[in-house]
Amino acid sequence: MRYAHTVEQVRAAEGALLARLPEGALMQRAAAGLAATCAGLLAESHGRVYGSRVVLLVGSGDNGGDALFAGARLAARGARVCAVLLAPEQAHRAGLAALRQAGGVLTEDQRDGCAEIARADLVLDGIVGIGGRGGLRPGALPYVRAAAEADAAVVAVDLPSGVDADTGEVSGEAVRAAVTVTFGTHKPGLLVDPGAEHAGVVRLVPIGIGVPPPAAEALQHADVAALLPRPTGESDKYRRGVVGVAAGSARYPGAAVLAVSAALHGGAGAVRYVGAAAAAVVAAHPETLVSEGSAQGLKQAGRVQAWVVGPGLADGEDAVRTLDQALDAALDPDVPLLLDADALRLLARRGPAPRPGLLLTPHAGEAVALLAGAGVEATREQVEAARLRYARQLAELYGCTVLLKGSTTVVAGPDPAGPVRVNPTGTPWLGTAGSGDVLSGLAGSLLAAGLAPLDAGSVAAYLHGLAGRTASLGGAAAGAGGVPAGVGGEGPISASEVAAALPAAWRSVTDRA
Ligand SMILES: NC(=O)C1=CN([C@@H]2O[C@H](COP(=O)(O)OP(=O)(O)OC[C@H]3O[C@@H](n4cnc5c(N)ncnc54)[C@H](O)[C@@H]3O)[C@@H](O)[C@H]2O)[C@@H](O)CC1
Ligand SMILES: Nc1ncnc2c1ncn2[C@@H]1O[C@H](COP(=O)(O)OP(=O)(O)O)[C@@H](O)[C@H]1O
Ligand SMILES: [K+]
Repeated sequence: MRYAHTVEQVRAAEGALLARLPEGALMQRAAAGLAATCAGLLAESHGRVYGSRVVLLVGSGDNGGDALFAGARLAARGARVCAVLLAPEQAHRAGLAALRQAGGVLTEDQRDGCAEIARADLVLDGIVGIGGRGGLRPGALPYVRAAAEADAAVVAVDLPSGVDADTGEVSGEAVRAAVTVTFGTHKPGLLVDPGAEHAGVVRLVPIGIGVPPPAAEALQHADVAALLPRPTGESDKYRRGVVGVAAGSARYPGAAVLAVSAALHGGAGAVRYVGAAAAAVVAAHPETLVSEGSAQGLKQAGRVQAWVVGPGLADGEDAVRTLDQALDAALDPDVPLLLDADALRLLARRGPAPRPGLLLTPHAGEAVALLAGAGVEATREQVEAARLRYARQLAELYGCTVLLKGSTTVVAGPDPAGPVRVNPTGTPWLGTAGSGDVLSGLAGSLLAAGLAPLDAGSVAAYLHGLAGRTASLGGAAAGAGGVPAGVGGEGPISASEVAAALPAAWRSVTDRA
């Protein structure tokens, strides 16, 4: 698991350690790790550290201090290091002295600074770290823009300046880094877009701080492998779980086919289908159980261990009746229920209907409708800019688990003290019609197999992201989580291909565990 902590948590943890250590010791640990990463990058790009050109962007706080001490270490190895001081009066005194002593130079002149950046091999962003508030200030913008235009690799110290450490929000412009070297623990803003997209590859330098339970966490291959259901000698299709899918309509039969397809690949022993697209479902997936009398609804469908309700239901009378049945207390409240797509729009019209085992899987547009249904106004853009906050708020308002889809998918449980799961896998190519139907079928299958809603949602998002990458790479199994999206070799995919790639994604996780 990759854990992330808020600024408040980091400050408290650092405070405890600072009191025990000699002055400056913590910063030296941070600077040593930072310099080691920079040296590695310089060796790759320049062949060696000696003679390479390094520019430090130095703000007024300890983040600038880290950059200066790391710069001093690189200068001691022969790099030509220039520190650009954004707030010369407040720059870290000891850090400045160390850099000067190691042969580094300083400038406060904007033109000089930008010219240095233009010919640098490496730029270190030490403008602000966890002490940053609001967006970048105007004085920093020329340097940040020069760094974006230069060939230099940009390394963010602790986090890219301009990214909110707790939420990943970016107001205005922010540094775009190739690598972020973060200290002690991850910060939630490094895991979730738009912050994650600015952070590039994130490397964690342990500095020995002890941390409380995390505010956010991201599953890794081993966590997913441990959560995936595995049949045993005693398993049969009923013990492995039956997932019920109530989806599709005369207008949208394909949504039912896709949800069923993913449910069949999600670990449950059998899939029962209820709805108007039975013919299309059975034609595509003859193994689906379409039980007698299913036209009358969910209650007559026979035993299921989890329901998936909503994809392609449209918003006619049938859809309303289906949601009524799904929410009906007489439907076993011990059976988990996943609501997606049209069911979410219908739920929003009624407002919160808390129920045990409820998992909602909105995209940002559906999240806006759900928020409105609970009396909270927000725009799609606001939700996309602050996913962690809105996922938590929805989970609290609706008293259930909420999986908010998008460029970073996040899953929040109903306990506001619990961590939000942030999904590290995926590709922008997943933004294709029907891909959400695949996700909900898969998550429903994992619910039926016995996973708790938070686990089912986050494991489904993880596999869905891997399957999307695998399909997008033309079938080659995608790498581990955290791979930045949009890397070479990817191409367009259809939702059916994502569903077809699920077994390969599953195997890539269990093979490596
Ligand atoms: N506290 C510790 O024990 C450690 C801290 N470390 C480093 O220290 C950093 C935190 O240092 P600080 O608390 O000094 O805070 P920062 O260095 O993040 O920034 C604080 C300073 O930036 C100014 N500032 C705030 N928002 C700004 C903005 N938008 N634009 C420009 N300036 C802005 C503030 O006025 C303040 O002077 C961490 O991110 C990390 O890099 C590391 O050395 C590890 C140990
Ligand atoms: N830019 C992106 N990067 C990564 N994943 C994305 C991106 N855009 C969309 N997705 C994923 O694609 C899926 C789209 O689901 P959804 O919006 O419900 O589409 P549909 O309703 O057509 O099925 C979600 O799993 C979402 O997380
Ligand atoms: K920074």
